[in-house]
Amino acid sequence: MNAARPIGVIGAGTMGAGVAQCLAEAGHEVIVVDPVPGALGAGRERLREGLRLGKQLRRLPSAAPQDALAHVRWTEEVTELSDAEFVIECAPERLALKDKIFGELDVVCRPDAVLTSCTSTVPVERLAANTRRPKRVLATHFMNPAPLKRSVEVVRGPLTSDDTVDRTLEMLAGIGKLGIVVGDFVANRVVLLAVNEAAHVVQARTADPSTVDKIFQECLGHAMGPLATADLIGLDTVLDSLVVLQEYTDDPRFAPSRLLADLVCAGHLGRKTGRGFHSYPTR
Ligand SMILES: NC(=O)c1ccc[n+]([C@@H]2O[C@H](COP(=O)([O-])OP(=O)(O)OC[C@H]3O[C@@H](n4cnc5c(N)ncnc54)[C@H](O)[C@@H]3O)[C@@H](O)[C@H]2O)c1
Repeated sequence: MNAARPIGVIGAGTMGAGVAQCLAEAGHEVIVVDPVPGALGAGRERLREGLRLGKQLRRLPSAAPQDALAHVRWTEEVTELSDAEFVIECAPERLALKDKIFGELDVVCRPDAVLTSCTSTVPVERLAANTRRPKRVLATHFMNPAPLKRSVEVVRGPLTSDDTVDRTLEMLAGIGKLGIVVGDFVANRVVLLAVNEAAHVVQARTADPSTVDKIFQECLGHAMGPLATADLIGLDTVLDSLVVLQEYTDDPRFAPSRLLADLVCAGHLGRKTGRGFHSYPTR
C-alpha cells in the first residue's frame, strides 16, 4: 500500500475514534470526517482517552499520545478524502445513511481507493451497489474496543477482488491486526441472537440483567455477559443491527425485543450514556 497517502475514517463515534487510534498509532496520516455538530470534539476526546488507556494497558513503547494525535485531522468535509488510499466507514448502522455515504465516497475518492465499512451486518454487495468500483468495496469489521482487539473480521462481497482483499490484509497487518476473511458476517449473526434472547429473558422477568450476565461469566467462563456486551456496543447500534439482520435474513429471531427498543427510546444507550441494561457511574 502507499503509506504516503492518508486513510479516511467516516464517523468519529465509538468505532471511528478507535479505528483512527489504531491507524494513527501505526504512523498513518488519518482524516476523520463527521458532519454531526459536536461529534468531532467528542471523537477527539474519545481518541485521547483511548491513547491514554492503551499506554496503560498495553505498556507499549508506542508514540506519545500527542504524537499520535498529531497524525489525525478532523473535518466535516468528505471532499477532504480525495487522496485517501483507504476509507473506513464507521457511521451508524442504517442502510439509507450508508448508501448515501458510499455514493459520496465513490465520487470524491480516487478510483483506486479501497472503500471499507466497519459494519457488522450490512451486506457488502449493498454498499458496493452505490459505487462504480464494486471490486474495491468490502467490510472491515473491527471489534470494540478496536485498539485492544487483535483481529478483524474481513467480509468480502461477491464482486470484491482478490487484490482488494490482499491490500486490506496488508493494511491491517501494518497496524498489527490479523484479518480473518469470510464470505458473510459471522460474529454479529451469532452474538446478536444471544443479546436479543437475553433481553427477552429479562423482559419475561425470568432473570434480571446482572443474573443473566453472571451466568455467562460464572458458569460459562465468558469474560462478559451478553447484556454487558450490548451496553459496550451501544444499544442503539444493537437495535439498528438487529433491524438490518431481520430485513436481510427474514428470520424472526432477529426481531428486536421490546425491552431493547424501549431502552433506546428512553435514551438509555449503554455505556455511552451511563445507563443501559446496567448502570455505569459517570466519569
Ligand atoms: N459499537 C460497537 O461495538 C461496534 C462494533 C463493531 C462494529 N460496529 C459498527 O460500526 C459502525 C459505527 O458504530 P458506532 O458504535 O461507532 O456508532 P456511534 O453511534 O458511536 O458513532 C457513529 C458516528 O457517526 C457519525 N455520523 C452520523 N452521520 C454521519 C455522516 N453522514 N457522516 C459521517 N459520520 C456520521 C455520528 O456523529 C457518530 O459520531 C456501525 O456500522 C456499527 O454497526 C460497532
